[in-house]
This record gives sequence, structure tokens and C-alpha cells, in this order.
Amino acid sequence: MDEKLILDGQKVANDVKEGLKPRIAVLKEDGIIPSLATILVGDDPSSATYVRMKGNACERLGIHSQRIHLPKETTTDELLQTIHELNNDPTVHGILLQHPVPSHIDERAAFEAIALEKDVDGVTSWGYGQTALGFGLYPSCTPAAIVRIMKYYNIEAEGKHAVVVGRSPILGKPVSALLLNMNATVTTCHSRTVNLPEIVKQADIVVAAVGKPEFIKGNWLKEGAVVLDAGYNPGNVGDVEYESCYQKSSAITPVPGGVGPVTISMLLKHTVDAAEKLLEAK
Ligand SMILES: NC(=O)C1=CN([C@@H]2O[C@H](COP(=O)(O)OP(=O)(O)OC[C@H]3O[C@@H](n4cnc5c(N)ncnc54)[C@H](OP(=O)(O)O)[C@@H]3O)[C@@H](O)[C@H]2O)C=CC1
Ligand SMILES: Nc1nc(=O)c2c([nH]1)NC[C@@H]1CN(c3ccc(C(=O)N[C@@H](CCC(=O)O)C(=O)O)cc3)C=[N+]21
Repeated sequence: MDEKLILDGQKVANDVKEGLKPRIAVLKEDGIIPSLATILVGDDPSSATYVRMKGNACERLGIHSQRIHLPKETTTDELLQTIHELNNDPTVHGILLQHPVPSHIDERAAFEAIALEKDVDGVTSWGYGQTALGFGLYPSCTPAAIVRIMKYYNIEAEGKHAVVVGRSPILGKPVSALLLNMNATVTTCHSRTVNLPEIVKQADIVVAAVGKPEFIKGNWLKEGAVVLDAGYNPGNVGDVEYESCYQKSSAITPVPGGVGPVTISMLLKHTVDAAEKLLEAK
């Protein structure tokens, strides 16, 4: 009876985007075009690809995308200046600073400079704090995508043991917080975790957010675990070894076609949310 489920991120993303269309139409009637500013610093080719995908996804839906590309020599102060200008620009509703920025830039300082009401990517400490306390407007997009996939497929979190592998500020930590707020019992693992496979073995839900290709193996999993792979590595592979994890799981997100497309749709949703907030405030 229990069929194995491949969690189709494209389908979830389309569902999110369909829901946005009438909302964007209403905003336009009121003379507001939702607008996202994306900032890319430097020439990392995969970052350039992600930013382009985000901008294109905006435009396909009628969201304006203002693409800012700064040279790799940009200083922290210059980046902060750009962010302040976008904060003060009333036609910009959301700001996305693509991570990672070149190592000479203070990325945390740059994230913190983004105005909370424009932090549609959930990168500020204020945004994270609100997400953790359970009343945040915009959680980071990948954590939001993971939750959205679970909701779409009626995957219950309450009372389940969720094991998150990774604790980065825009992925591991906030997804742990969201799952906790959904009444899961959450274990967050990281590079100093001892006996990772044994901890993963206890999980009903596994979130992979390690940044290492095919790191999590099928023989670490409990039979029937739900596997949510946020990993996105060169060569289109995730952070779980797909074939062996597929065999053990009851449901799994593929890469590509899993968490990635939903992440982008959540960015669009947060941008529309931000534009609506501005209209309400008028
Ligand atoms: N699909 C999407 O939309 C997105 C995908 N990603 C992908 O998700 C993955 C993670 O990204 P991100 O969180 O930014 O990466 P980071 O490199 O910032 O964080 C990786 C985390 O994994 C932990 N880790 C590293 N090695 C091990 C290990 N051997 N055992 C256990 N834990 C380990 C680190 O621990 P420690 O803290 O101790 O260093 C760290 O917390 C990447 O593949 C990235 O491409 C990211 C954002 C969006
Ligand atoms: N501030 C910030 N926020 C981010 O959300 C952020 C970031 N920085 N830096 C890099 C990562 C990576 N990321 C992806 C988003 C979508 C896909 C995605 O849609 N992938 C498609 C495949 C696309 C293709 O390669 O053709 C898929 O998985 O099916 C992948 C990766 C967001 N990130």
C-alpha cells in the first residue's frame, strides 16, 4: 500500500507560482509592480547562473528584476552603499544578495544592512530571530521551500524526529527552527558531530544541507525515512546518495527537480508578499 514517493519540486513550485498570478494582477491594478533587486558580486559562474535563474523566474511571472552585478574587487563599504540605496528605493520590494560573496567582503555585515521589510531571502539576524520565534515574515527561501514541499505532500512533522545535517545561517539553522515550530523533535548535526550515521539512523525526517556531494548514504537511513535534499553541487548532484537513499526512503526529493525550483518560487512569493505589505501601508 505504502508507495514510494518522489517529491516533485517542479509541481510544488508551479503550485506556488499559480497562486501568485492573481495577486500580482491585483497589485498591478493598483499601479505596483513587485520588484526584486538581486546583487551578484564577482564572477563565480554558478552564482551567476543561480542569480540569472532567479531574475528570469521573476520576469516570467511579471515581477520586475533589477539585476546588480558588482566587480569582484568591490569593498564591503561599496557593497553596503549599494544596499543602502536599495533600502531607500521605494520601487524595490525585496533584496537578494547572492551568497557567497568574495572572501575579502564582510558578508555578515552586508546581510545585516538589508532592511528587515526587504529581507525576502531571510538573511538578516532579525529575520532569523523572528523565524526562530515563529512569527517571522520571511524565512530563508530554502528552509521555506522544504516546509512547503512537506505541506504539499501532507508530510506530518509533529512528534517526528527530524535530523538536519548542516547548521549554516541561511539553511541548516533556520530549517531546524521551522521544523521545531512544527512540533518535530529536532537534532541539528554539523562537522563536529560524533557518530553522524547513528544519529541519522534515528530520523523519521532527514534534511541534507551539508554542501558535500552524495554525502549521506542509504545505509545510514531508517527504513521509510523521508529525505529532503537541499544540497546542490556541481554536476547536478545533491548531498545524499540518491540511489541508495531512494531505496530506503518512503519519500525523497530528487536533484534536480526537488528543493531547488521551490526555493526560487518562495523567493518570488516573498517578493509579492513584500509588495503587498507596502500597498497595505499606503
Ligand atoms: N537548493 C537551494 O536552493 C540551495 C541549496 N544550497 C545547497 O545546500 C548545501 C548546503 O549549503 P550551505 O548551508 O549554504 O553550506 P555551508 O557550507 O554554509 O554549510 C554546510 C554545513 O554542513 C556542515 N558540515 C560540513 N561537513 C560536514 C560533515 N562532514 N559532517 C556533518 N556536517 C558537516 C557544516 O558544519 P560546520 O558548521 O561545523 O562547519 C555546515 O554547518 C550546498 O550543497 C548548497 O549548494 C544552499 C542554499 C540554497
Ligand atoms: N542569498 C542566497 N540565497 C539563496 O537561496 C542561494 C544563495 N544565496 N546562494 C546559492 C544557493 C543555491 N541556490 C539554488 C537555487 C535554486 C536552484 C535550482 O532551481 N536548481 C534546479 C536546477 C537548475 C539547473 O541547474 O538547471 C533544480 O534543482 O532542479 C539551485 C540552487 C540558491 N542559493
